[in-house]
Amino acid sequence: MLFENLFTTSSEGESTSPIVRRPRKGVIVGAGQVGMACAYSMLIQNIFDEMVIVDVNQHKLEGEVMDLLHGLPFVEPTLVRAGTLADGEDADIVIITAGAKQKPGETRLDLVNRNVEVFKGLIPEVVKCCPKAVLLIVTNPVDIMTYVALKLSGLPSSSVIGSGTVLDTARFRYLLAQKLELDPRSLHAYVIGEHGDSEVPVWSKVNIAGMNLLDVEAEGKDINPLLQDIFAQVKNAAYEIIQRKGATSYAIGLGVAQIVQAILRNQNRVLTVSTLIQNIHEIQNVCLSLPCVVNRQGVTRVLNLSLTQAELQQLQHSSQVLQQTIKKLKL
Ligand SMILES: NC(=O)C1=CN([C@@H]2O[C@H](COP(=O)(O)OP(=O)(O)OC[C@H]3O[C@@H](n4cnc5c(N)ncnc54)[C@H](O)[C@@H]3O)[C@@H](O)[C@H]2O)C=CC1
Ligand SMILES: CC(=O)C(=O)O
Repeated sequence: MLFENLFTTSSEGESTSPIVRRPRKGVIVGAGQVGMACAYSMLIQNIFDEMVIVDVNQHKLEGEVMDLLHGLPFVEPTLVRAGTLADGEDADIVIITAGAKQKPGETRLDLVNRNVEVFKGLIPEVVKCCPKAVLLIVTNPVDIMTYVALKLSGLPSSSVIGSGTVLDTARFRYLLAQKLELDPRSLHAYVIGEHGDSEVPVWSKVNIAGMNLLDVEAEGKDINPLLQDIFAQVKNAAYEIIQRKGATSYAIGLGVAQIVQAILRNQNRVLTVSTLIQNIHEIQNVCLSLPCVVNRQGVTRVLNLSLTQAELQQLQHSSQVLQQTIKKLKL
């Protein structure tokens, strides 16, 4: 050891392990805007003991990791390193953000062929190198990529989940809460279905302290235009942000951190992640978002959300949009 005269090491001290429990370890694949926003939010919340970040662009990866490492004196300790999938052997979670992103005007579904090609090379390697990990897919179109990852990995559906409409749900709660001058954490609302243009706002379940928003008398005013405007802002948020700054990153980074905490800490937290749906609302064999219970196994339970007839039809339409895309895939 360098400068060993600085320290006196007792013989007992040398044999004592500093961490008695198994370290919590995560791998982030893709050191782009989203991958690094995930890494940053998880670093400042000390979610992992060890975080390995992987990218095909080694030069950029090194720069990103150096930048993060220089913040370590300001946060609780996390071992952060630029690595490869081979460093993920004992990882608990692999977060996949690798692949193409939307250019202004492109939809998420427009990315499908490019990102399926990326996943064909990537997912078998992830499974080989990180056999114990839950896979958390963020790459768009996230519902299709979750389905593709499930098929390519051969893992049980509980272990392959997508960030789904966690971000849209957050946008919905934020915008509604802002209108009502409330903390968004005190307002409960869900966006379900595709993380994309066919997503569905569950207006019938928006509630504050158990009071259903739509049951509360709106002083004789027609609130429909207001509600439509709020949902339009949710649905178009990514387009608006991409048009202005080229990508979205901070909110998804914070959302991913919440999903990861729910998994690592076995929280049984209800989140609108994307999961394989079989026989729910007459929907079969597609990944999309419904409120799910997220814990150490990933997702093993989906809530039986009661919907209005109109909401059910919109959800079934959203599932058909995804199914049509899946049918065209060459896996
Ligand atoms: N699910 C969601 O709510 C959201 C999803 N996204 C999606 O996340 C993805 C990433 O977006 P950004 O980070 O902004 O893109 P970016 O272009 O900044 O980063 C993508 C990174 O992936 C890397 N990469 C490509 N192939 C790879 C491979 N085989 N192995 C390792 N790394 C690889 C690239 O080198 C690049 O650094 C996009 O598909 C985007 O649409 C973005 C925001 C929200
Ligand atoms: C890009 C994207 O999927 C989003 O911000 O919602």
